[in-house]
Amino acid sequence: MLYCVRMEVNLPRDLDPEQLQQLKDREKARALELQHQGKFLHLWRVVGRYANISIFDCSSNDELHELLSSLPMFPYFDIEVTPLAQHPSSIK
Ligand SMILES: O=C(O)CC1=CCC(=O)O1
Repeated sequence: MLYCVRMEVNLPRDLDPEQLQQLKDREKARALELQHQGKFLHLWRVVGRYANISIFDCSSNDELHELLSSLPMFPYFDIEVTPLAQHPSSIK
C-alpha cells in the first residue's frame, strides 16, 4: 500500500548544535536505510517550509507507524498521512 506522508519538522530552538547535527546525521542514515529497503520511495522538500512530502510503500498502517516512529526525528514531527489508491486514469 502506498502512503503520502507530510512531515513538518519542529525542532526545539535551544537544541545544542552538536546534538542537532548528530540528530540530522542519524535521521539521514535511517532515511537512506529505508530507501534502500524499498519502503521509502520518495522524499521531497516542501518549498519554503522545514517539511517534507514522502511516499512510503508499506504492507499495513501498523508497518507505516513502525517505520515513521523509527525515524530519530519522529518526536519532533507533525505528521499527516494520506493513504493512496489507484486512479482509474493513471497509466502507471
Ligand atoms: O524533512 C526533514 O528534514 C526530516 C527528514 C525526514 C527524513 C529525512 O531524511 O529527513
